[in-house]
Amino acid sequence: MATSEFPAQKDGSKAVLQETTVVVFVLGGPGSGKGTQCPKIVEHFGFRHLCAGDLLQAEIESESENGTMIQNFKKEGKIVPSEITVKLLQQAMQQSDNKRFIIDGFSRNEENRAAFENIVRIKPEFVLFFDCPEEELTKRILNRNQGRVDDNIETIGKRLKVYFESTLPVINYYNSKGKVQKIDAQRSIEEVFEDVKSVFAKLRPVARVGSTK
Ligand SMILES: Nc1ncnc2c1ncn2[C@@H]1O[C@H](COP(=O)(O)OP(=O)(O)OP(=O)(O)O)[C@@H](O)[C@H]1O
Ligand SMILES: Nc1ccn([C@@H]2O[C@H](COP(=O)(O)O)[C@@H](O)[C@H]2O)c(=O)n1
Ligand SMILES: [Mg+2]
Repeated sequence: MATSEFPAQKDGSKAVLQETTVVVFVLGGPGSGKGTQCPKIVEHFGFRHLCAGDLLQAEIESESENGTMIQNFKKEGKIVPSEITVKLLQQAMQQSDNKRFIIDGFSRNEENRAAFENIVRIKPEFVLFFDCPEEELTKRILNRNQGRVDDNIETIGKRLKVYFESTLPVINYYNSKGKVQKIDAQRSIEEVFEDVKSVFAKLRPVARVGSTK
């Protein structure tokens, strides 16, 4: 079986990533419902949910060497250098028993996309795209009330600009490869999940069983 290898581990061994690893990128504007729908996909289809934004937030909270820089990027709604984010995703993938991943909030720009494909050497099975109008995104974020430093009207404007200028081109790139599953995300949470279910139900059966770790 063809495999690709992750870089060497601390103990000198290499984590081998098998052909059977399945990656789905989950994209959509800020507030489109990625973080709401992903746990439902985990529950119904047994994927491991990795959220790029949460992994970066954990770096801020652990006061790692990059924590302050990441916090400043987040406050400005900017995309953190890809090397950092891809390394965090790679570590989380290596540490997981589950080899089927939904990666929420990734690839956010062309640099993210290229870094993941070059370093992890896996192409996504497909991109789940939550399509939602700007006014609805803004309304949802302002009502979210989770204490996020970037959930304020000033940063929302910056995040939306980054989304339209940098993330939509990535979605268009994957669309040109026939890899985008577009969901109308303006409807209720339940209605959106009905469509999400239809998309995942079409995956080969191995994607529907196993550990969620
Ligand atoms: N279909 C929906 N209808 C109404 N509200 C929703 C819907 N989906 C999610 N929400 C609400 O909108 C807010 C944003 O949702 P969520 O956190 O899932 O978005 P997100 O795409 O992960 O955003 P971000 O990119 O900022 O992390 C939350 O308060 C959530 O409860
Ligand atoms: N690939 C990514 C994902 C996120 N970020 C940074 O985190 C912020 C919050 O992300 P959410 O997915 O939770 O909205 C985002 O605005 C970026 O600052 C990133 O740099 N790269
Ligand atoms: Mg989210």
